[in-house]
Amino acid sequence: MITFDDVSLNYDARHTALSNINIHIDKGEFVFIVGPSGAGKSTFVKILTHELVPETGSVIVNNIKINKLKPSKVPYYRRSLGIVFQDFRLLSEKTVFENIAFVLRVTGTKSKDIKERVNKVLDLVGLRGKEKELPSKLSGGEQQRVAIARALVNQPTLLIADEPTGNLDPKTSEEIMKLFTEINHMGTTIIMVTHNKDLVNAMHKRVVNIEEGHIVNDVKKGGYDLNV
Ligand SMILES: Nc1ncnc2c1ncn2[C@@H]1O[C@H](COP(=O)(O)OP(=O)(O)OP(=O)(O)O)[C@@H](O)[C@H]1O
Repeated sequence: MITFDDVSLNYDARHTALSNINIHIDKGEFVFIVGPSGAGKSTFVKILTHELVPETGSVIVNNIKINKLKPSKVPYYRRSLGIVFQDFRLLSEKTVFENIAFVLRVTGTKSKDIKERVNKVLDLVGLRGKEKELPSKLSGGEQQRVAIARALVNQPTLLIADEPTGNLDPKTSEEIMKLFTEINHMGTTIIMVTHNKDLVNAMHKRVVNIEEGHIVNDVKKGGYDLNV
């Protein structure tokens, strides 16, 4: 599903963010990306979301060579991904329902289909009954669930999460991880960047450790620290 072949990216002459990255991720995998601050994790994610395009190497996602994507195809490619951020990024003046429906409205989906699909993801994230609320009336964990529902409403095959539990307490973080596990079991590939050692150690999933722009470890059922 994802192949990085000898990918390097420099922000400028002094900042090499990623060097010669080679990695393959299969459909249905759950992969944690860990490493110290400034290691290159967000850069890795931004390449996947096509916010950044590497100077060298090739990146293939769902059979599309995204480092050669035509600008006109970028919005279409992005809509094939689900993306979740640390700071939720909900539209504060729109209800829960409208936040989730937004992308479907933009792409001209029929009202009846929107209702069906939004309700389905609200059920999945456990937020039925909250659809008329504004995000400010929800807890952090609930806001992140709305963001996850929004990411899933287009039925992406790949969900990318950059520090999704960074603003949440430990119990809420665990609940979000249960939801991710459920989503993964439904077939969605998940790539999650995190500094949360306890969550990574509890999950026993693939752990890719990036340091100073290099993959220094990649373990199938790994833990947060090297060689665990
Ligand atoms: N816009 C930018 N311009 C120049 N250098 C940048 C830019 N963004 C990131 N960098 C540098 O690239 C390297 C990798 O940054 P990146 O944000 O990918 O790290 P990270 O592993 O996600 O860190 P964190 O865990 O703190 O979020 C760092 O040395 C950083 O200072």
